[in-house]
Amino acid sequence: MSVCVCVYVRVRMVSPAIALAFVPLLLTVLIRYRFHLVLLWRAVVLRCFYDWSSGLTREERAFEYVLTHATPGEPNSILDAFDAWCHSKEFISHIGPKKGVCILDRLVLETSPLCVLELGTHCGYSSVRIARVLPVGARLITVEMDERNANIAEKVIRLAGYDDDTVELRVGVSEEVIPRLREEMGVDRVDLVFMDHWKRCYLPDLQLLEASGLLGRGSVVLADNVLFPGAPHFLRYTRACGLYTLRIHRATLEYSPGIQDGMAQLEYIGVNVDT
Ligand SMILES: C[S@@+](CC[C@H](N)C(=O)[O-])C[C@H]1O[C@@H](n2cnc3c(N)ncnc32)[C@H](O)[C@@H]1O
Repeated sequence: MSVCVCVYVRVRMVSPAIALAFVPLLLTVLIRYRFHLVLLWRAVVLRCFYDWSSGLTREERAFEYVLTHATPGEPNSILDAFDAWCHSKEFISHIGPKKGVCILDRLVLETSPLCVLELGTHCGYSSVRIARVLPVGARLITVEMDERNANIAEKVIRLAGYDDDTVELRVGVSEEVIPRLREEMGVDRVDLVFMDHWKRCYLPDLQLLEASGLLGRGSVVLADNVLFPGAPHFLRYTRACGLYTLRIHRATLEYSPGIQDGMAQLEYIGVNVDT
């Protein structure tokens, strides 16, 4: 009994001191990761709440907003409506306006690609971004594995005014679609690949594109979010294999100004410089 009392007294004496010692640590973590916590709140907690209360998916809610705030046939107004929704309502991992204008739009304009492959369509935001700056006669093939997202993306792309000849949406997993591009869609070469699907697929899909012979000298691959959440295996491979020149564009995560991210721009040089 006396031992119990002694332990109880010690615990009572020590615990406030331990608790106090953790306060600075807790504050440091909260301050340092405040933007990540806001992201967690917007992308997970709010999303679950609105999914439950609206009975719609986040993408369907965003699309409803776009329908009531954008002008059909005007791609920029569709992008603006998505951006407004993502800034003020919920988080969606579209490429967003900053990386969109400074990196993606600029690269499409600079390279004038005749065939663009996008992996990860989601709601069609980046597809519309790309389509509006494509040269005349060029085509964009965009691949999405989630049928509900693809359904919305199809409507968004057509709402923006692009027909199937300009933007073709393929529903399927990238690793199954890529090997069929040549045979089923008559693609000989992809001039620009925009990778924005699951990060773990970046490296196998890049190697699949190499093996399928779809990358030619000068083909450009742009991969989003290579620093956050990050694609370390992909970056390691592209640095080591000698098949690409690599440039990292540093930027902040879409709709989250405090989180550092980056996009990798690769140019296929076609020969292994180590050999
Ligand atoms: C980050 S979102 C794409 C955002 C879009 N590029 C934009 O900026 O508007 C990723 C999308 O990729 C899709 N995805 C993930 N892995 C995929 C795969 N292996 N093949 C096809 N789609 C995939 C997901 O279903 C999701 O809709």
